[in-house]
This record gives sequence, C-alpha cells and structure tokens, in this order.
Amino acid sequence: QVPELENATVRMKNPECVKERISSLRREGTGKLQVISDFDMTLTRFGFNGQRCPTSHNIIDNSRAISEEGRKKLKALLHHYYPIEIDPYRTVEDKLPLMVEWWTKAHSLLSQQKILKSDIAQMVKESEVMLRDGFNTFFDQLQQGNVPLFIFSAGVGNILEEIIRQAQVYHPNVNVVSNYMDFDDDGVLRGFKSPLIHTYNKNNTVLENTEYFQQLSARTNIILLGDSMGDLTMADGVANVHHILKIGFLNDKVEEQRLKYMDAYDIVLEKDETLDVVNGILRYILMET
Ligand SMILES: Nc1ccn([C@@H]2O[C@H](COP(=O)(O)O)[C@@H](O)[C@H]2O)c(=O)n1
Repeated sequence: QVPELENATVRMKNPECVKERISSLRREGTGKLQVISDFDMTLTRFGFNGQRCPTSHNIIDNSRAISEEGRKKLKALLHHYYPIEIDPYRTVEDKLPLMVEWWTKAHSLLSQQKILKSDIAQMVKESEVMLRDGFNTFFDQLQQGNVPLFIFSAGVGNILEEIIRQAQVYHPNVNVVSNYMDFDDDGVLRGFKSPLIHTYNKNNTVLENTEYFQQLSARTNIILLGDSMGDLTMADGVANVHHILKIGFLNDKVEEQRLKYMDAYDIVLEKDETLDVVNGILRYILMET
C-alpha cells in the first residue's frame, strides 16, 4: 500500500486501523478529500545541520528591521514561553492564557518597530527558513489532484504566504488562515488583525466566520497535519467528518511526548524532516485505479 509507513521515523499505535483509514480515503475519492495543515515546524523544517530553523515569527524577530533591544526582548519571550508551550506535564487549560500573553506581548513589541510591508519579501529571502524536504511533491500532488490545502497557522500569515510564494508552491488550491499584520496607509506595521490565533485556539472559534471554511464543509474526509497537541482541533469546524487521518510531527522532547502523541495522532513522525510519508500516502490515495 504505502511503503513509506515502514520508515524508521514512523510510530503507530494501531497500524491496521491506519491502513484501513487510508484505504477508505482512497476508495471514497479525491472529491471528498481536503488536507488541513499547520505551518511552522509541520510544513517547514524544525532543524537543519544541528541548528533550529526559524518559525514565521522568528523570521521577523531575527531580521534587520528589529532593533537590538527589540530582538533581546523577543528572544526573552521565546525562552520563557516556548518551554511552557511544549511542556507535556501542563494542561491545555493551564497553557492557554499564557499563550495569549506570549502572542500579545510579541505582537505589541513587533508593532513598535516600524516594520514596513515592503520589507517582508527581503526578510524571508535573508532568513534560514526551509520547507520540509519533499515540499514540491506535496504541494504539486495536491494541486494536480484538485485537493484543497487549508493552512491553519498561529504564525504570521504575511510571512508564511511569502515563504510559499518564493518557493513557487502557492497554488490556487491553497488557502491560509493565520495572524495577519495590519499596516497603516504608509505601509508601516501598526498591529495585528483579530482574531488572535495561538497554539491552543486553532478550532471552530476562529474559523466559524471564514468563508473558505463554509465552502469546504462538503469535503468530509480529512488528512490533518500538525506538530503540537493544539493542532488536533484544527478540523473541529468541519461538520460530519467521515474519515480523518491525523499525522503528527514529533520534533522536540521526543521521549517525553511519545506516548501522548501516539495516543492523539494516528501516525507519529519522530524527528523526520521530510514530507516523504505524507507524500507516499497522498500518492496512494490520489493514484488512478
Ligand atoms: N512570538 C512567537 C509566538 C509563537 N511562536 C511559535 O510559532 C508557532 C506557531 O505557528 P504554527 O504555524 O505552528 O501554528 C508556535 O508553535 C510557536 O512556538 C514564535 O516562534 N514566536
């Protein structure tokens, strides 16, 4: 069926159930299918040559548009809140207000930096962001199969759109819901548009008014791609989900988080910087019979 499921990075609590679900997705056809994916550290690499790759927020934080002082403050926020975000021993209820605090403080600092809309393309070009290996096949297969790709991100929409634009994979079947920058008439950043999306509110509460999501309610078979426990609710807005296959990238604190991820995701990809397994599954589902 899918040889990539034998890769050393793959963990599955119930391999038989996964195989059955993949068969159902193939049998029911691409007209019913949509892919819902997180962006940072799911479609982009977590690390390269032993170094962390930047998130869409980090691309701005590390850019020349930010003062030395601003960069220090943003780094301090990251060092304080990121361990909380991924702490396997804290509950989502406990983390939620702290995530709102992190995003709010970071967005407020960024809004004081006189960032220009016209700086964004250069910021992305100069950054060390990398899409996961196999990204071309991933985006191209979905476009050719007419399968909508919905990117639901707590990162910065303007930056992530620019990343996929520069990679030449921002195809018409791709739609993004994320945090968007709000620029004044002179193109200077003055804030971020609402609603604020953070790791633990990626659900119906921010999606119900989006036109795109209404349109896709007929696509009741879903492949969900994420890297955090917060990504598991990204498909909650789709009524009458028929089959859902949840694939989780486990990038950090692998030993501590393994069991939790294996309980929550159908397929867990441990320290896998590629989209090979996802591409193998898509190839099988989209293959003409
Ligand atoms: N100021 C911030 C806030 C968040 N992050 C990270 O971005 C990730 C969110 O993006 P997704 O595409 O994964 O939804 C999140 O996991 C945070 O770690 C950041 O780097 N800086």
